[in-house]
Amino acid sequence: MSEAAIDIEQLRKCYGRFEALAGISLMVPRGSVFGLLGPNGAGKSTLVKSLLTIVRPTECRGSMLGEKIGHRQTLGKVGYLPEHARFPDYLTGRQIVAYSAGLAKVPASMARERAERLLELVGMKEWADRKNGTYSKGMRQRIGLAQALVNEPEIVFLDEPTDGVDPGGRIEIRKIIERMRDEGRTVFVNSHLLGEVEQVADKVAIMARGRIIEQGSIADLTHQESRYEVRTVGPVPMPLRSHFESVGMRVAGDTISLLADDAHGIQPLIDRLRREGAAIREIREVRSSLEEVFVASVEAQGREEA
Ligand SMILES: Nc1ncnc2c1ncn2[C@@H]1O[C@H](COP(=O)(O)OP(=O)(O)OP(=O)(O)O)[C@@H](O)[C@H]1O
Repeated sequence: MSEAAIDIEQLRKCYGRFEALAGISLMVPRGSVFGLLGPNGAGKSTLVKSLLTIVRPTECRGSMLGEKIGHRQTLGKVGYLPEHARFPDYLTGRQIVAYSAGLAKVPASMARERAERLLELVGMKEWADRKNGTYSKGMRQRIGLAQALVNEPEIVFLDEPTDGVDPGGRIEIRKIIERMRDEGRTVFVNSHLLGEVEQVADKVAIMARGRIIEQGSIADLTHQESRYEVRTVGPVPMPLRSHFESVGMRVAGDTISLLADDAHGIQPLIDRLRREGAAIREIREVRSSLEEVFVASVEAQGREEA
């Protein structure tokens, strides 16, 4: 069995002359939570819709669950919560999930039990007989999640699952995503909420203007440019301070900050400090947040294209 739930090499989607996806390569490991991040209009929804053949890709090389993209039986193993999903206001939550089970061809003998289990999972059992029209946005999203899971999918795509959901609801949705991963499912989450993705995703890709500009584990991405802070006992003496600044370090009082690939990169600084008799009080690695990596990557790509 392939280790990749999704493995695409060259995915393009053009709307007329506009290239919404400009040759995407992406690998999503099975059983992982994958976060696709990007500013508005980056192409996240178009990417998901192309994988699900809701829009027809202009060019597509790659596979999902070991089969070619668009393979019908494979699409039956996929769940999907679209962005801004809307269900009829006159149906109750239970009816929406039951109706979705029918569409997914879940045998009638199993549908009722499955709907109950999913309503329980998303915390909507208590409100399951109230009409959708009376639900808050967060409750609608939970019903949307339940319908996305009704066919017990191997991969589930969630497009902005926490959009409009309050902080408490977001935490609950995060827990549901973690549960899905614990059950062995692959979860593909589109989001522009970086902090949230940072907390749940095993791997992320950052997308801008139809291209993937970064991809890897959160640790890889946030580690790429580690900043180190070295603090001395008392302020850094003047001749040393000028020297450090002349080689691109920042010095403020007793703190020297520098960028380095890893801890080896800070050894010359430590050697120099000790040679000059300065006592070191603290050394710490200050990792970039995913948000800092995101902003820097998107800006860098913008400059490249300008
Ligand atoms: N049917 C369409 N016809 C023409 N252009 C489209 C169509 N659908 C999307 N686009 C364009 O493709 C680009 C990517 O849109 P997409 O909805 O995939 O972005 P997104 O990253 O999901 O953004 P958001 O976070 O705002 O939902 C945008 O410039 C959008 O205007």
